[in-house]
Amino acid sequence: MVQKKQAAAGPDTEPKKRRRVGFSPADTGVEANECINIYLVSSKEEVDSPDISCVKPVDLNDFIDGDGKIYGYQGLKINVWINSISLHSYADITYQSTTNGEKGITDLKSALQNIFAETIVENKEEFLQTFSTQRDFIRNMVSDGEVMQSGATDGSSNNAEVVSSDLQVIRMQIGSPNAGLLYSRLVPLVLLFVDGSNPIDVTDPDWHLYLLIQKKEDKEDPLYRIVGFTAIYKFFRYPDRLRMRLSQILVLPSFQGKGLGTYLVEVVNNVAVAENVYDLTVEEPSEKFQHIRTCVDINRLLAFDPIKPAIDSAVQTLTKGKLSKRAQIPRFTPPLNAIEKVRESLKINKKHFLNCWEILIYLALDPIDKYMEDYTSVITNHVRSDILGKDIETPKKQVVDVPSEYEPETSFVVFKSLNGEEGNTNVQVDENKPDQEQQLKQLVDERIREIKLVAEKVSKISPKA
Ligand SMILES: CC(=O)SCCNC(=O)CCNC(=O)[C@H](O)C(C)(C)COP(=O)(O)OP(=O)(O)OC[C@H]1O[C@@H](n2cnc3c(N)ncnc32)[C@H](O)[C@@H]1OP(=O)(O)O
Repeated sequence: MVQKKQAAAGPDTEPKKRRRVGFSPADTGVEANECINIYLVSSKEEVDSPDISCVKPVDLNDFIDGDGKIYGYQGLKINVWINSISLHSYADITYQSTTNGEKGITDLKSALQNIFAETIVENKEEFLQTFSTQRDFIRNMVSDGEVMQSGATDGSSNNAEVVSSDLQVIRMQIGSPNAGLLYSRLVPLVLLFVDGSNPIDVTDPDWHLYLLIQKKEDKEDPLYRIVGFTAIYKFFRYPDRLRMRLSQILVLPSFQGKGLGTYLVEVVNNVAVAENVYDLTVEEPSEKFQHIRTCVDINRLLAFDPIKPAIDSAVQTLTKGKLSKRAQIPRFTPPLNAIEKVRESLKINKKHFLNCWEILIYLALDPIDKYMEDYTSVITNHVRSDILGKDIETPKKQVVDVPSEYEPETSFVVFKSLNGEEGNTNVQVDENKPDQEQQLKQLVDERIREIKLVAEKVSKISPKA
């Protein structure tokens, strides 16, 4: 796995005479992000092939103990190959020399094990063999899983670029035979590509994996490969319902942007509806995932007739007069019965529905340019009350910056209020007002940008929207 290479000596690199000094220069280390390249490959021919480009992980520095740097090597280069069929990996490590300086020599083996654990294979030949010996790993692992979807969904897999007839979504309860082993091989991918994620607890049977499998006809037996997956937690809601929480979702880098994330979300939505859970929520969605999820849900909401009268009524109020001139702008939230119907029928929870509601109104305003000023006042109103709402809900403790001769970041006091009035501090301190207005405007601009992005996307997919 480790090879020591001589420094390349070309015509321009004629060895120059160097003055010998009694000490070596300080070792500043090299960032893991700079010296490690990751490649996802599905055949042994792809290993070392110049045609295969490396994929971009979240942040490799996080996996190196200390400051994220590797010390003690000159000319270090680590190429990690991940077999996307068997999920084994192999690290090809090369460097010119090592120096045992002040920071020592980083133990590369244990650093790589922090990420790849037991999936890493020491010997290259052995790794190359996994393409044939473990060819049916995924097929064997999912053989007792439950097929939740085969081929296209009823929804908008009009998006998917990969032929949907090759796709299957298979569900496995984490406690079932094979699911734990399969997930343990997926963990390196989770760590590498899902920002801020932690492995799920494979001893908790309430976790389910939804595996997005591509089944390719190949010689006599089809070849199964994982192109994505999501981990969903099913938990109890008093008195007699279950809720689903999507906690991790990954589409492998080379398959991203082809509609597969959308496809997986559609399948999970269908399961939530079919199993009549209380609702489906998402744990800390990334901005990109939130966008995809919102696009999917807007399409579902546009086709959901029971909320149409409520949208029409909100649009009527908004288009009646100059809202932005009014002293008090009404809050454009959906009626409670609409919130309830959407949760019960589509399994969309209230918080996410409120986000979608703003977009539904935007889409219904025609022509939007005529009403944009009023619409922006509505969004400003929502953003402002979101901020105030959050402040009011915070515990009765707050951190206040105080003038100090010390480091500004370390100078603050925490005080506890007895009556909880601190919630409004942000809006009461007049000195900060211009600053607050500026921040509010930024948040509103950001929100309008998100709304427009979803609206454009949805209109492109279903131009009638
Ligand atoms: C709870 C959590 O886990 S949050 C963390 C989410 N996970 C991650 O961030 C891990 C890394 N990222 C990923 O795994 C994936 O990118 C996901 C899961 C976020 C999304 O999956 P993808 O398959 O890439 O999404 P999908 O292809 O459906 O949509 C992404 C974009 O591709 C576009 N797209 C969809 N189909 C096509 C197509 N046929 N051709 C070109 N582009 C397409 C979509 O329009 C969308 O673009 P948009 O952002 O402009 O709307």
